[in-house]
Amino acid sequence: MPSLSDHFEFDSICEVPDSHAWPSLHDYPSADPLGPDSVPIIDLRGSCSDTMKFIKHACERWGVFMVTGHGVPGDILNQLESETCRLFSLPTKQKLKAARPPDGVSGYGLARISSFFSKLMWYEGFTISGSPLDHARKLWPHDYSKFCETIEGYNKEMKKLAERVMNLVLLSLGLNEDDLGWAGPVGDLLKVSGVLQLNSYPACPDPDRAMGLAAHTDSGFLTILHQTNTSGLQILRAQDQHGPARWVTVPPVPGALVINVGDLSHILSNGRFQSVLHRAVVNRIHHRYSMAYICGPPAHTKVSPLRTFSGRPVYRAVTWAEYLGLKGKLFNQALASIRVTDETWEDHNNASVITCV
Ligand SMILES: C=C1C[C@]23C[C@@]1(O)CC[C@H]2[C@@]12CCC[C@@](C)(C(=O)O1)[C@H]2[C@@H]3C(=O)O
Ligand SMILES: O=C(O)CCC(=O)C(=O)O
Ligand SMILES: [Fe+2]
Repeated sequence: MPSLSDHFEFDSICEVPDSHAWPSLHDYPSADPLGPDSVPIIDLRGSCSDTMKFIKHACERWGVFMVTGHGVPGDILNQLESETCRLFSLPTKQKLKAARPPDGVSGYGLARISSFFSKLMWYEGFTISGSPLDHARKLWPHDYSKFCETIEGYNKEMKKLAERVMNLVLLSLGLNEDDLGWAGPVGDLLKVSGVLQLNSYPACPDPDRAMGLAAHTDSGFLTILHQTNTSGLQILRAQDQHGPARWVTVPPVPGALVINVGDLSHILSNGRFQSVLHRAVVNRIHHRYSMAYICGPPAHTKVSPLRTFSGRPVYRAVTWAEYLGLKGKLFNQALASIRVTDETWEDHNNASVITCV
């Protein structure tokens, strides 16, 4: 299993070493970037009913969309970008002082999904769950407050935006305003909590052989991603007519944020909304950064297919904490592992364990 000791200073490398050389980056063809199929862009300043309709369409057909008019001030995005760059520019020795412990969530390290692959990724990450203070103190013993203030300010904006978009997602799934009242039965689905993931992809001498972040889905309800102006994010898009799936680039659009559907929204929508498989590729010239706010319900709230759907629930209820455990063990098979089959449906039904909210 790869570990941090296999890691090196990317800046000093002129050739992709065998440890980082991926055999097949071209498992699916890439879509023509100038083709007609491009990721939807939704302006959140539109009327609520239009916005809801566009979000529903994007979640069903794409699993990803971009938002403009989101209200997150540009200087908050710029500050996060510059603090992220400051963090990853520290010497490796310093960054390792804030290494993510083997059983922990927060800290600096390899891609968490590295253990499922034999090759390493052209990547470094820093995860922040809760207060950034302890880790920031280790990184900059005398100069940590700017980083902490930036992260706290950004998280506050993200939480606000995530709750707003989640509200629209739930309405688009057929819940009504009364259902969504804070004291209402599904109110917990709107009390989102989030984890901030800072991603760094150094420039790479041979981008066709290296992988930035391997294909995965995110586990939460939604991920709100801010990317710098170097492209790299790709989503796997099934073709309408039986052709092969294609990697579609989600280009950086100044001021827009990318929102992708995570596994918990896939469950909530009983499979109508697609948690989208995505990856990040690297660039020969530019160092790329991205910052992902992965939001979900409070760790112990049960998520199950909403009762607005007729027919049987396709997934059993899980908490985010339980689902993250499954994801850590089964990676891209986690969703399939909680599918209700004919047999388990009988068992669950007899025991009345399925709780559609
Ligand atoms: C809450 C979480 C979601 C995440 C695993 C984590 O515990 C913290 C990091 C998250 C992240 C970010 C990069 C992609 C991803 C698949 C990963 O390896 O770590 C996600 C995880 C996820 O959504 O499952
Ligand atoms: O860097 C990117 O564009 C993707 C990052 C990502 O998928 C993640 O943080 O979950
Ligand atoms: Fe992701």
